[in-house]
Amino acid sequence: MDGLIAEHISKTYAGTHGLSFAALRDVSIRLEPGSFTSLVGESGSGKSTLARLLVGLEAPDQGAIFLDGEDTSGWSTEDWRKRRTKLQAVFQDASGTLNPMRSIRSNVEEAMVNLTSLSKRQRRERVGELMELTHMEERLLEIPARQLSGGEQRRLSLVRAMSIRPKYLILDEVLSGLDLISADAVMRVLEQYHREFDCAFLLITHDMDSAYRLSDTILTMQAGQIVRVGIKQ
Ligand SMILES: Nc1ncnc2c1ncn2[C@@H]1O[C@H](COP(=O)(O)OP(=O)(O)OP(=O)(O)O)[C@@H](O)[C@H]1O
Repeated sequence: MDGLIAEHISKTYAGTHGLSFAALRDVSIRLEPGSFTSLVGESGSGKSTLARLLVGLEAPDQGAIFLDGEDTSGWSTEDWRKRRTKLQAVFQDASGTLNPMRSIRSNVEEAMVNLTSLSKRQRRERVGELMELTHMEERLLEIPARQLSGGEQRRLSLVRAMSIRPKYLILDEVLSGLDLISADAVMRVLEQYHREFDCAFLLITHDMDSAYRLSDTILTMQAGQIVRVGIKQ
């Protein structure tokens, strides 16, 4: 069955003094193709942990994750890499996805060369469109990632992820730290992208206004569990 689905997943980390800490406890979530889900909840409730598990950066201790019907249990980094054409993520700390020494253009170009079959001209056009959509000047593309602010890096990571036209896009706090105009521009991009390309989003945010504005479903996490499911009528 299509969708990005987690079934009864749990994740425990080793803590100090020999204590262990359950970051996720028996969490189930289903991202249907074309849906828009927001994940909210207090700091430390497990939102980023869930995002990392859903994109294969870490494995659950228990439970299973299915991507379009495929059981991801036991997948290698290479197995996940092959699915990056349909599953992309942007994390708050963009340095995990961008090579800091290389220009943004080369970062985006590398992803598109590896994960799409676009020609050079088509790649240039797509990047140009996305920069315009996100209200960013093209000159930023030529600057090494490390010289950009955290907010710029995050928006450019979003451009990189969207340039692949994934079917599932997981966004961890991409709006935080942006001024109101930039945050609004990013939200409009997400709305437009969602409408045009039928991409399923999981947006992790502390901002309830953007969660209400963008999503059809809002999941609230508390202490490693999903405690509330809100569905827009
Ligand atoms: N690699 C790790 N090792 C040990 N503990 C971890 C690790 N990753 C996360 N945790 C712990 O798991 C809990 C959940 O963290 P997580 O980052 O998922 O929360 P969050 O809801 O995303 O928080 P925030 O909104 O502040 O980003 C926290 O208590 C955190 O300290």
